[in-house]
Amino acid sequence: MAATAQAPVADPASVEEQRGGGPPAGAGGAPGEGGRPPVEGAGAPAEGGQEPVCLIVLGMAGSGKTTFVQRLTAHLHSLKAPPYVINLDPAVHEVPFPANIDIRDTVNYKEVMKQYRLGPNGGIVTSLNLFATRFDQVMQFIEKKRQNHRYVLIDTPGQIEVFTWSASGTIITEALASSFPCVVIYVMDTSRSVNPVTFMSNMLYACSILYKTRLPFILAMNKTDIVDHSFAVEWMQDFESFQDALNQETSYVSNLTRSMSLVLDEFYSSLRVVGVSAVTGSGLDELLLQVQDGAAEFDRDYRPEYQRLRTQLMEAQSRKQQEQLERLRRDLGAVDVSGSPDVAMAAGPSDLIMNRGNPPEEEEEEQEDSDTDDIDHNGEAPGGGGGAL
Ligand SMILES: Nc1nc2c(ncn2[C@@H]2O[C@H](COP(=O)(O)OP(=O)(O)OP(=O)(O)O)[C@@H](O)[C@H]2O)c(=O)[nH]1
Repeated sequence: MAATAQAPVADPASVEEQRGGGPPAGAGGAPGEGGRPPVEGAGAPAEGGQEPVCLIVLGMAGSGKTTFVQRLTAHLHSLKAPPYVINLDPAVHEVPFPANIDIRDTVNYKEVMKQYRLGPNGGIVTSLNLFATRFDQVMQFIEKKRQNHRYVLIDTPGQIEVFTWSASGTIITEALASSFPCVVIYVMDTSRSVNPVTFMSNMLYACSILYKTRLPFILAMNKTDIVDHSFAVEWMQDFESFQDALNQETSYVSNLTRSMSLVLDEFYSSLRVVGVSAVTGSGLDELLLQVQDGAAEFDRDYRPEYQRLRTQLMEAQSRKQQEQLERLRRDLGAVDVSGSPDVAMAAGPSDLIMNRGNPPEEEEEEQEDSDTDDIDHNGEAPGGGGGAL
């Protein structure tokens, strides 16, 4: 492996194929193994024509997203329904589940920080932006594997705002939702929400994400092995009991929290809530039932909107290609390019990323010396294109 990695971005196409996404340690076994009954219909791989459901896992730093994805992956393997797993956190040290696509294979986060002179958070945002510009390739991989997977699990960066309030997060979410049913799973640290003010902050964040993503939403109250989530459910169902808990708070913020709880009443009424433990695996069967319900809601209420978005995108894309072709025609004068659509495709936005921080003359030398040398680059992109950026 080369020690000097200069190219911060590689091609997802060159790295996905060698990732088998095999079962995690201890994940095999018969359906329902480990004392949990299988969820009817929830575990089976996607059948002919059936689409995988994308589960976008969001949550505050430390809420347990990665552990949750790891546990759910193992659980689905035990139900003989291995999910397609994507890691979108470029800064994570270790991914404890078998990721089919790992942003770290494509974007060198440390190199991005160095080349763009960014701090850790800026590095994460820029890495995700770079990755988002190549997300069309990720979509092709998911399309290719759609028959084999009932679920696509997506772990997101620790800093929640990097995904939820960034352009790249929107691009990724809309790309997924334009092709597949999507459900957001908001992981909350229940043990850190026993204080009513903290609980309310978490709920406000969850509510803002619901409105931002415009997707079916499940609140996964995690870490129920530490504290049962029934207190939180009670607070959501019974306004008085939340007020009682608040009365013990004397700070100014408790007044604000009291007012906010009235605002959130409607949000609570339509919310899917499941108590889970990413450590013990409890609650995952119920979660899968809620996911089915969320996917049905997507089909009913959200799909028409995303299909309209998809048609718009495709029209815009084909208009852009036409414009590029026209421009080429004008530039080349008499040369006939009408039979070579590839030429028009050659100057896509991907090439801009390729060149940012990687001058063309350096690029050839560095491809041999890249940080991703240890990754098999022989894998072909679904469309036939491959190679590192
Ligand atoms: N007891 C208990 N601990 C948990 C559970 N889920 C996660 N943890 C612990 O919580 C800590 C954070 O978990 P992570 O999975 O890294 O959380 P994360 O949200 O991915 O963290 P970031 O990547 O920093 O956002 C780890 O120490 C986990 O072991 C749970 O269900 N029960």
